[in-house]
Amino acid sequence: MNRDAKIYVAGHRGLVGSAILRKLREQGCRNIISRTHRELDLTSQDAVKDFFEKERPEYVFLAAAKVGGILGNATYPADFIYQNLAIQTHVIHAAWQYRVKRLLFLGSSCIYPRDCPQPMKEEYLMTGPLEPTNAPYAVAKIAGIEMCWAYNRQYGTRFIPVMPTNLYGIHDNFNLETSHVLPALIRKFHLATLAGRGDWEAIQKDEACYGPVPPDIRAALGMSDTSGHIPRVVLWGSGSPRREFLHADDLADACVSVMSHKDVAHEVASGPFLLNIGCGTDLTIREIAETVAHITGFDGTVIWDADKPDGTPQKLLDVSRLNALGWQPRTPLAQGVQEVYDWYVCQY
Ligand SMILES: NC(=O)C1=CN([C@@H]2O[C@H](COP(=O)(O)OP(=O)(O)OC[C@H]3O[C@@H](n4cnc5c(N)ncnc54)[C@H](OP(=O)(O)O)[C@@H]3O)[C@@H](O)[C@H]2O)C=CC1
Ligand SMILES: C[C@H]1O[C@H](OP(=O)(O)OP(=O)(O)OC[C@H]2O[C@@H](n3cnc4c(=O)[nH]c(N)nc43)[C@H](O)[C@@H]2O)[C@@H](O)[C@@H](O)C1=O
Repeated sequence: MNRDAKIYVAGHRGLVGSAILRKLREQGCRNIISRTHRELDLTSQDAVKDFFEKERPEYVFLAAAKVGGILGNATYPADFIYQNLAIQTHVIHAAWQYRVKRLLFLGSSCIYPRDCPQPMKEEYLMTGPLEPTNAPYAVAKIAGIEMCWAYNRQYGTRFIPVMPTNLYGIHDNFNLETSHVLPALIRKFHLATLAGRGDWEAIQKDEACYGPVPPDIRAALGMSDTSGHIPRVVLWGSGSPRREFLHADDLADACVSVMSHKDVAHEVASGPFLLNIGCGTDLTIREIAETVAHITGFDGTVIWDADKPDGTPQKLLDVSRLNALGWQPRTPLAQGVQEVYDWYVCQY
């Protein structure tokens, strides 16, 4: 992509979209267009067509989606399948209609079978049943992959599906009911440290910034009973599942690199292309919780709520295809989480 190429970043205010925007600007791209959800609802086909008709972007990073963690997916399955099918269908179709040179479609590691051999290779797609807690979302993503492949084959487009692992970073979703695990750990342990020193004013500022704390978590923190309550952190499931975590800035670097990579363009033109993007290592939820507790300074009690789902036991990506393209992540997990925490506490 040359610096004057017209680039559309869909979802530019989200965890991934904002990271891609920062990376493009860092590389000197000076013709980037974006629209907020309020300005352009991508579930409206007419609105998407009008936008492409008017703006005619050359490159598209499709990072807009209905996204959430295990409980969000299990609670709103219809929203996850409808909104993601609608967004991707309209944007991919318009990208073909208006001759976009390349589109990068963001899928997810949850497209692979629940009991997939680990690490998960791209060819393991659709070789077994999905994890039930996020099957609607995963089916939508799989449809997006197939749509990229179908348009590439029928129309000669260059639409590139990439599958990131679990991500974290600044501008993440910290809503404790819909977020992924890492932002939830950061917020829960931070709130517990504030409650431990009775800093209720700071907790009010946190809620003003990141939204209300759910009642069960308020009770565990002692926010409704300040009489000598020892704050506890309540986490979900057994803590035994394993997860791989990649910093969103590293993902953005990989996405921008893949978008311009000549070998990728050739492979995309030659047949069904799929690319895992991850760091190649994983750890248990219990281990990542210990890391976040240390970073936030929490040394109290952690309760594991067995009534909440564990989800997929493990979903470590095989990233040998990505590494063969010459890409490696840069951000060690503990350093990345520390940076996100330092950003988090500066927001209020
Ligand atoms: N976070 C993760 O761990 C992972 C994410 N991914 C994928 O990366 C992509 C980005 O995810 P992430 O950045 O985490 O998600 P976020 O929720 O942080 O960002 C999604 C963005 O899409 C926008 N959006 C949602 N619906 C619409 C709509 N109808 N019209 C216009 N804009 C809309 C949101 O705007 P608003 O908030 O205003 O609604 C938001 O800016 C997704 O495709 C996701 O599946 C893949 C693997 C892991
Ligand atoms: C990227 C991928 O990520 C999602 O799948 P997931 O990785 O299972 O989602 P998660 O990050 O919410 O949970 C990871 C693990 O962590 C445990 N866990 C403990 N305590 C909290 C907690 O407080 N919050 C959350 N969310 N999880 C917790 C939780 O029980 C689970 O065992 C897909 O929905 C889908 O969005 C997708 O694409």
